Amino acid sequence: MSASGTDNRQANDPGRKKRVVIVGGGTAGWMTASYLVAAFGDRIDVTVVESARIGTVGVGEATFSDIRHFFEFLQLAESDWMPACNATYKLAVRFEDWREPGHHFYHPFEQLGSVDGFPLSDWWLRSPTTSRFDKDCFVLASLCDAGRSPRYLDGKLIDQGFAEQERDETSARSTIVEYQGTQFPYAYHFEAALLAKYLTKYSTQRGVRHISDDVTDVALDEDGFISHVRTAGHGRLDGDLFVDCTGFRALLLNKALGEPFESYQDTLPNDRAVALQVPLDMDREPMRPCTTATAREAGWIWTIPLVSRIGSGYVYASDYTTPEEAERTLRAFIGPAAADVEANHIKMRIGRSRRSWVKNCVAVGLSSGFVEPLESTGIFFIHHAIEQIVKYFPSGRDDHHLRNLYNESIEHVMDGVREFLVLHYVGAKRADNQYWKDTKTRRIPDSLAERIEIWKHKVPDAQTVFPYYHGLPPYSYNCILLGAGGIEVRHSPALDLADDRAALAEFERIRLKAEKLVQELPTQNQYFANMRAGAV
Ligand SMILES: Cc1cc2nc3c(=O)[nH]c(=O)nc-3n(C[C@H](O)[C@H](O)[C@H](O)COP(=O)(O)OP(=O)(O)OC[C@H]3O[C@@H](n4cnc5c(N)ncnc54)[C@H](O)[C@@H]3O)c2cc1C
Ligand SMILES: N[C@@H](Cc1c[nH]c2cc(Cl)ccc12)C(=O)O
Repeated sequence: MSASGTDNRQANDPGRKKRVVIVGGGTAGWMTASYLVAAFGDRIDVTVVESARIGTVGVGEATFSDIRHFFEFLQLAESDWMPACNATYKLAVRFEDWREPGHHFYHPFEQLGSVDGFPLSDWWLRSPTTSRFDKDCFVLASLCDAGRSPRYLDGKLIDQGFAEQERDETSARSTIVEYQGTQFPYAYHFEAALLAKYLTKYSTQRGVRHISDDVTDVALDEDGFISHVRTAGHGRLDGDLFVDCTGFRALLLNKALGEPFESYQDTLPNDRAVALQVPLDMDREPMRPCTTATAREAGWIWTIPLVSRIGSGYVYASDYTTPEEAERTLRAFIGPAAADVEANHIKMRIGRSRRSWVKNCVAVGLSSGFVEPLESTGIFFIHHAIEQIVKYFPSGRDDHHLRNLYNESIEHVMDGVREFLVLHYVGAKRADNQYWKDTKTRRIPDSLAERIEIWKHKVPDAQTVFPYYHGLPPYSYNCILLGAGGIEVRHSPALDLADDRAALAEFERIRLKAEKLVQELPTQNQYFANMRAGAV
């Protein structure tokens, strides 16, 4: 990489419009561009340069519910973007065969209630009304089993303690971190490539410059900051802040600036995926309103229903199976519907860059870090990162306090999610082959090992889960622990001395509410057929 003499005074000049150069036009590049333009309008200058030659990963189809803050920030309604992205609703992740063949449980977008200061999970361990923890404690588990939409045909949202507000252009916009504690009842599935296309239009209409070209060189100045990137056909692009959205290549952060990548592979061994896009006739086949993650010989298979097709893929560890065998496993799982579809084999880099923001380069998306998509965290990482870029947006080069705060928040999010994912494997009862046996003996993060010892005696709460913001609330840990079934968990001794009638009444209230909603709500298929007809 070459050095050039950019004038530092110019880079620090507060009067000049800041130039942000985003390299890469996948989900990360376009989400960043559109969010920055929504946040700062034309008070900054944003350019996206993306290669027409190098493709995007193009999977990334399931999200967190938090992504609604992203669309709200861009002032986009569901009816604007959902049809354009073949999007559907996701009420939960449905885990199949993690405990034993034929078993399933849900991790839903629904807060766990509490009675007399004890979470329902604790009460359920003391007085289980059925064998289904998830159905007893969450309304959404029944809605998933019955394939229901979370909205009525007229667009009204089910009442889950979340009041939707009318918004206009002057409404204050919400962000993820500030909204912890309120749980929106669903997330989305969508075609990532279509969302990138939609956001390209959104951004360029609002002044973002779009260059289709290859970045061939990254030039550093005498202080080690990036002065410009050189392109094959458009010469040099100068900037104040460079956003590395080049995917697993991490061309700017890891390659040009030499920031090391720290692998999580020792604790999360799945390092490959094979994906297939299966045609779906929405008028004939039911679409589950959830992502399904089915445990398999050397990993797990995702099933994501979209309006247009089903996205499916096998995430596996190359230490335990080959790409050919993995493709056979996936095809056998799907059946004849995928016979004519070509498979997409993907290598995954699991872990995170030591720091995601170094000097004037910040990496967003796969270049910053990635964990296997078991809980659909990729787009959440991007969304969270962009919110933090806005929050810690620098005034010049000397803002190392802001950079440090940014890096800390990214580290926490990724390390916390790693713990959560490892819990799925240590906590899975399944141990029927070497792959699943090894999940019980492999090294796990030390702090998680300590937490699991605590959770055996007291179900996870805010005091005992990973202590920094990482997107996942304590109830999510309860779902995995009680659902996957491999770790024996006891109820609080205090509950043996307590009257359980209020808890039993609460289970009954949930059962009745679920029964009523299943009767009243349309199926997800009916809802989207209606939306496509323009009725919502
Ligand atoms: C198997 C798998 C399944 C996943 N499933 C989910 C999921 O369900 N939910 C979820 O939230 N996330 C998921 N993810 C993560 C998600 O796919 C990514 O977070 C998301 O696609 C962002 O990718 P990206 O934009 O960082 O990189 P990419 O999609 O790889 O984009 C890289 C961009 O950089 C450009 N580029 C590269 N080099 C150059 C160069 N020299 N010059 C110019 N441009 C260049 C490319 O052209 C491209 O536009 C999944 C990931 C994988 C691997
Ligand atoms: N706050 C995040 C995290 C979250 C809460 N519940 C779930 C359930 C699933 Cl399946 C994933 C993620 C989450 C959010 O609400 O999106």
